[in-house]
Amino acid sequence: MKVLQYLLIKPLLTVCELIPGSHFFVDDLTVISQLFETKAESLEPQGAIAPLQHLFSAHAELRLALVQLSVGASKSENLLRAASKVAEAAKSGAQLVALPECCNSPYGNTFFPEYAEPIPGPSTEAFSKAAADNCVFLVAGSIPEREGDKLYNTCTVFDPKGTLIAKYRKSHLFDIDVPGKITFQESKTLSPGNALSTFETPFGLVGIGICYDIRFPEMAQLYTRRGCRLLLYPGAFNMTTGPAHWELLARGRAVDNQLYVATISPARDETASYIAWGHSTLVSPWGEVVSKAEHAEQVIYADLDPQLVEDIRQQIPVSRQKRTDMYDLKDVSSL
Ligand SMILES: NC(=O)CCC(=O)C(=O)O
Repeated sequence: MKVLQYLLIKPLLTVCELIPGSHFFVDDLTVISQLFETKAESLEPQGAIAPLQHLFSAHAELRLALVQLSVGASKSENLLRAASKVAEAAKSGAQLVALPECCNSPYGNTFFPEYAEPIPGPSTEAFSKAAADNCVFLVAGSIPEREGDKLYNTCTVFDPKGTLIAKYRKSHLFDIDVPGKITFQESKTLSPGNALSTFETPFGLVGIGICYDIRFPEMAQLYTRRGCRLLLYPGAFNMTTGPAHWELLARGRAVDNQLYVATISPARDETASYIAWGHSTLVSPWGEVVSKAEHAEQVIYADLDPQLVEDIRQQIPVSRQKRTDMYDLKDVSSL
């Protein structure tokens, strides 16, 4: 019987792979599969259809914790503090814990070269241990990474065994000039990454961006086309753009793509040279703010429901309605 199921469903999946937005057919395929008294996931996910694994519906709810961490001048204290917050979140039932941008170092061009380290290195070893000790997926915010003579703003992700399962280098560097308010040029010290990065969880696929990346809707759309149900943006907006755009952008990306969006900021430190806005936030695929921190150190929680993502995508099927004859988005980044 399994061979028959496989023969019936495999061609459908192959066709789906060629159609943009095809992950919306996954539930249909799962239903077809269930008619044959099995689940789509049981069909050789590691075999011939492994490249399509992300198409299969995972229907597990996920408890997410966003750690709005106080980050100071001492790298070792930052790492210890992060580990204790991961433990606190795990004790409260979190299965996926996310830290903020620049979680082992103050944010700023003078700090990046001083705090930068290779990956793997001391910071990622501490993150790996925190993930394994607490048996959680850990999205370790970002750290300044050194590779050769280049520096990157890099996010690493660990599974509950502490294995590094994803690495993402910020693609859009924060270079802005708002006269009299804020001028910042990350490109003075950092180089941009050139690839998207996702990782699998029982809830579904998760995509990563870092801070300024959230301003680029095309990137979020590509993640959606790859099958993401959650986008995580460790970020450190500031006191000018934070109140104006932080929540607006998170809600925009969530509504555009009908998925959960989380932004994770460091806690505000009024004495720092760059003052972070705080307000780590989780937005639902309907565009509603589900949970939001103030500006002090705080861990916020939310339970994510994959069915809500699928329901909203069925109800308002914008992904299937795109006029790709009028416009299109090309995914040219490396996998
Ligand atoms: N660290 C960043 O990328 C800051 C981005 C930001 O503040 C913005 O307005 O965008």
